[in-house]
Amino acid sequence: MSTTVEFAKMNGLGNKILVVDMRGRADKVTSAAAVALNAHPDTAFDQIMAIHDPRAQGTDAWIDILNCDGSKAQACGNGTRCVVQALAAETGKKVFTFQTVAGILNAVEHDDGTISVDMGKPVFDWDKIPLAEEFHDTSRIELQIGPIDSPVLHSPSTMSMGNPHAVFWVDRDVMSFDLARFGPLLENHPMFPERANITLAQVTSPVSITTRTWERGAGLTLACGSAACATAVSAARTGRTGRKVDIHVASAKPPGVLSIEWRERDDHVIMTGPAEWEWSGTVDPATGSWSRDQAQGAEAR
Ligand SMILES: N[C@H](CCC[C@H](N)C(=O)O)C(=O)O
Repeated sequence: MSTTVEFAKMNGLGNKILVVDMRGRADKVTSAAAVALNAHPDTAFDQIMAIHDPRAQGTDAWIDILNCDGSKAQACGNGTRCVVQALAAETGKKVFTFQTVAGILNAVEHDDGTISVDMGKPVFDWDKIPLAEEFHDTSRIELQIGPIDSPVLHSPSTMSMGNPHAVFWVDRDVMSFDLARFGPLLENHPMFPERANITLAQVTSPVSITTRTWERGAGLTLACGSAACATAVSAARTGRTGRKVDIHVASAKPPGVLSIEWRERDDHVIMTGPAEWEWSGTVDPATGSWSRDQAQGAEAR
């Protein structure tokens, strides 16, 4: 087995993704490799999407997802779009079925280059999100930070989109909050035994919401696809919007939109948005030592 594999540096609305090709191998991208890759500015990332050989009939690949702190994630919407674009470019196929620890994901690349991913059904049970305490209604749980009589953030909607999310509804610009300060406190709050992705959401019309996310295991990122899904579902669930909304990701560079539909007929959440290839190289999945492909300017680490 060769010590190196191919990888691509990509992004989904600025969410930094490394797509690593582990097909034909039995080993995995290690946590140590993830941490080492994240330590260099060129390969610093939010998630690694490791493409493995399929494990179930009718699927195209098994996908392992790692956060930049080396922890595992069960879902990554932006990363899934990047995987689709990479495999579509390689194979000419347009329709894919992936398997992750959270289940099956169907995805399609459209003629305009945008990609839709069926992120599956949202989960609202308190013990499956999971929350530490029993809540009958997880769409508005008791949790607040800041002064007790005038909290800065309170009463989030919580759910799992494969991974745990808490969405705090705010009525002013999401960029005006000190999310770098509150994010780590909320991600690691005892209410969330498996930690949580933390999103600030401002509803701007019945069909649009502006968001900003502190990601579990990755911190402040430019965009988070599963959080956009969680926000859209939570907004519809609490009567703030309809089931089809545009999520304007305030921190995305350049600013961008994810269109989310929480489908009535089968309860599935469909996310549509772009993906972008930046450059390719090779990496040792055990250590994270990497080099950029020659044609794009030689560089090695
Ligand atoms: N960036 C990802 C989410 C990563 C989730 C991860 N931070 C976790 O749940 O641990 C997305 O586009 O959905």
